[in-house]
Amino acid sequence: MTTIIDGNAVAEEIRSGLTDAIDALDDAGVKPGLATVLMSDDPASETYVAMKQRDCEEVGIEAFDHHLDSDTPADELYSLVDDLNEDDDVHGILVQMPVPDHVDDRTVLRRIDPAKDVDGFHPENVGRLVAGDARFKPCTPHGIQKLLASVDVETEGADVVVVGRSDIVGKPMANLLIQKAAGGNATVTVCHSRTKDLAAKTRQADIVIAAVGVPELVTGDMLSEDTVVIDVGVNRVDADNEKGYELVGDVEFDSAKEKASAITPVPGGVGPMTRAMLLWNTVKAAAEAEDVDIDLP
Ligand SMILES: Nc1nc2c(c(=O)[nH]1)N[C@@H](CN(C=O)c1ccc(C(=O)N[C@@H](CCC(=O)O)C(=O)O)cc1)CN2
Repeated sequence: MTTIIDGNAVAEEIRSGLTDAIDALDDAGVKPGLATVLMSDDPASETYVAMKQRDCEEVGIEAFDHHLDSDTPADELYSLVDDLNEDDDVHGILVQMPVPDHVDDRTVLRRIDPAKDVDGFHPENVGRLVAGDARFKPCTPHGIQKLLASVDVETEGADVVVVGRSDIVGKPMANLLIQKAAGGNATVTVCHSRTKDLAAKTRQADIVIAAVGVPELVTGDMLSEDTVVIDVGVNRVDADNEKGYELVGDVEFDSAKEKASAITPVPGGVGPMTRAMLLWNTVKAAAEAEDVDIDLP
């Protein structure tokens, strides 16, 4: 019997677990604030940012919405970030990725105050994560750790194959998984577009994490029996329905489900956890900035 890992339910647990911390901040006269910066007209990015703002409102985080046209000069984005760094009501800053080609994403990320970098993408925070002293774990890998724990999947000693080497998911995921201190202690293989025989790698895995942005790349015949499958992909593919698209993961769900002991669906798997862990990081950022003691779920 395959367990379908319910990301919406685990995300809801995280959100309600944050209530005590948000109450403790409130008692200290602090309302956590998250500034979202969207410089794109990509419909998927617009959806994610709208969902993040709605999540904030639901749990009692102030959401500050900044939407720049995609042809805005890069300097305007940098000075907006500078202003947000100086704003005491803003504890977390999130610049939705990707940004347009004329903006250098590394420059933007370096510009964010590392103490407000709730994505964990600033080089200082990347360095701290790699050194085993993470300030903010990037939201998707952190969410995946919570999902695995929710179904009692141990990573200690497990063979984990991460498909994809992005800065947002693949690299930080692999780093957290190898670390003893971060609760990983796994043996990790990172695969990418130049990997010679992907199926040979995924077949030897206890856990496969697919984060490559290619619809249904990982199929059931690439898995061994009882693999735990985490699907990070949220790909919009054309469909003959009202929206004109449907969401498909990086894993071919039906065939993978036949092999997996546990699997995340798309939608309703990793995506909601990415959003929940953003709230978690924002509450942590607020507590640290305002020197308030809190317990995080
Ligand atoms: N600054 C950042 N940019 C981006 C990040 C990030 O962590 N920080 N991650 C990705 C994607 N992403 C975050 O913005 C994201 C992806 C998916 C979801 C989500 O809730 N998906 C739902 C379905 C949503 C839909 O209907 O389209 C699900 O899977 O159930 C949230 C956030 C890119 N950029």
